[in-house]
Amino acid sequence: MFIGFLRRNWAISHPPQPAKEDQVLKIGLLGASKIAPTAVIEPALNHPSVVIAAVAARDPAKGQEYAKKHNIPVVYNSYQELIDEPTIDAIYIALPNGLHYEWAAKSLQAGKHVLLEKPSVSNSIEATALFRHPSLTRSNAPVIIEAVHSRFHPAFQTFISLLDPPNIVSAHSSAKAPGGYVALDDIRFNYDLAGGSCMDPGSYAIMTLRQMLGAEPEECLEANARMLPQGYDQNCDQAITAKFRFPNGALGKIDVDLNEVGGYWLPWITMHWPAISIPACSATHREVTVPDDKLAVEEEHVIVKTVTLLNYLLPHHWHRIDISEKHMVRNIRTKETLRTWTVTASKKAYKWDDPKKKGEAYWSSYRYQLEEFVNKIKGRDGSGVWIDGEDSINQMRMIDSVYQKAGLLHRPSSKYLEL
Ligand SMILES: NC(=O)C1=CN([C@@H]2O[C@H](COP(=O)(O)OP(=O)(O)OC[C@H]3O[C@@H](n4cnc5c(N)ncnc54)[C@H](OP(=O)(O)O)[C@@H]3O)[C@@H](O)[C@H]2O)C=CC1
Ligand SMILES: O=C1OC[C@@H](O)[C@H](O)[C@H]1O
Repeated sequence: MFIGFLRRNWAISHPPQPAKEDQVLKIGLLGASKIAPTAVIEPALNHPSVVIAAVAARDPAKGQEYAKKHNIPVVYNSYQELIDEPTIDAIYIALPNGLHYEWAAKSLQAGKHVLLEKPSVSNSIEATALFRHPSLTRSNAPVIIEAVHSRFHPAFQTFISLLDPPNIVSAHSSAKAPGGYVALDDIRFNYDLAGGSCMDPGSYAIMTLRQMLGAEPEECLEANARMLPQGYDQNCDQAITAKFRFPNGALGKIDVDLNEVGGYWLPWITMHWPAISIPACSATHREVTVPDDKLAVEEEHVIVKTVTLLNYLLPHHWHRIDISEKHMVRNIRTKETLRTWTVTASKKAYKWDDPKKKGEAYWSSYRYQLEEFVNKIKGRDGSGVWIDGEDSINQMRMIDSVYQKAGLLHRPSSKYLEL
């Protein structure tokens, strides 16, 4: 099992490199970003229909060095130059969140397809302007998608298929980065660049709640933020917890942190030590009464099902789906619990069960995402997983609602929006 884990993880970053097709899709990267190698450069090596054809970076020397390291043939010194290049078909945008709107809108105006990093934009005003952009309604409109990669992995879709959304009573999602992993002056902690914990791990936790419940929340009931320490951006949250009420009455909770510390023994010594926790999402269903011929008179047998996905964020490295059924035998009249036991089962899904859907155990969530992006552009059938613009607008509405409830400012809109 451990050998399988090592093999898969090696192959994720060293995938087979099939020959490229003739009508290859040429992707240009805006920014020599840290995430692009994982999110598109390595996945593209393994995709026969895609090449990374160019990168644009503000600093020419950085652009050249990045291009050399990743075998990217062309470097531009301005983002606009790359967007204007007629031979480029699609743009991958991994810029600070606050620049997403401007460069995605400019890419659409230039007729390019857009793979846009999460969170799509800074707030729901920008999301509405971008995903209802006039260029998206014309015939032959470009494709744009918010790159919430985890959603494309079979583990996440298998997890969702095990849920019965109308009968969920509570759902929880957490995502935390160990203290020190993100520097306190990183773009993620810069309010003007639309940073904040709810914009980063929060965007995953919020997406998973919306997916588990299969609905948008009616209200953010409560939200509490931990702000950056003195000396850093005082408009930026480093951690947030929030509660939501969904239309079926379910309570949804998120717990996100970009700087998690402590939680160990001897807290007075260990309180600043980085903490490591696995991103997890979990849904608990309404209890159901089941027939049981072993019951005495006045007894009932009920089951409460909870389904949990461990490591929903990067499931390709490792994940586990736990299905837990808590059984209770109770007195019908007094509701006193007489006996309880729990039955558990686990599942993994590195590939689709359906052989018609493409994928390999070594495909990362980013590789699965690239597959669907290309399928959509080329009009091919795919796995059926997609994130449309209205979905991304709703996602930003929910993020805005958290900031509002926490008494914080919405992330600022781009000046480009007002032009
Ligand atoms: N899907 C995923 O798993 C992940 C997604 N992300 C998302 O990707 C985006 C980029 O993240 P990441 O790659 O970590 O970021 P980086 O810190 O690598 O920054 C990305 C690029 O932003 C450009 N940039 C433009 N303006 C500024 C500015 N004012 N300050 C700093 N950088 C600037 C730089 O481009 P240049 O080269 O031109 O200087 C830089 O290369 C974010 O939206 C983030 O949420 C991030 C990590 C994981
Ligand atoms: O999107 C992301 O996913 C992985 C995290 O480590 C990173 O901070 C974030 O931006």
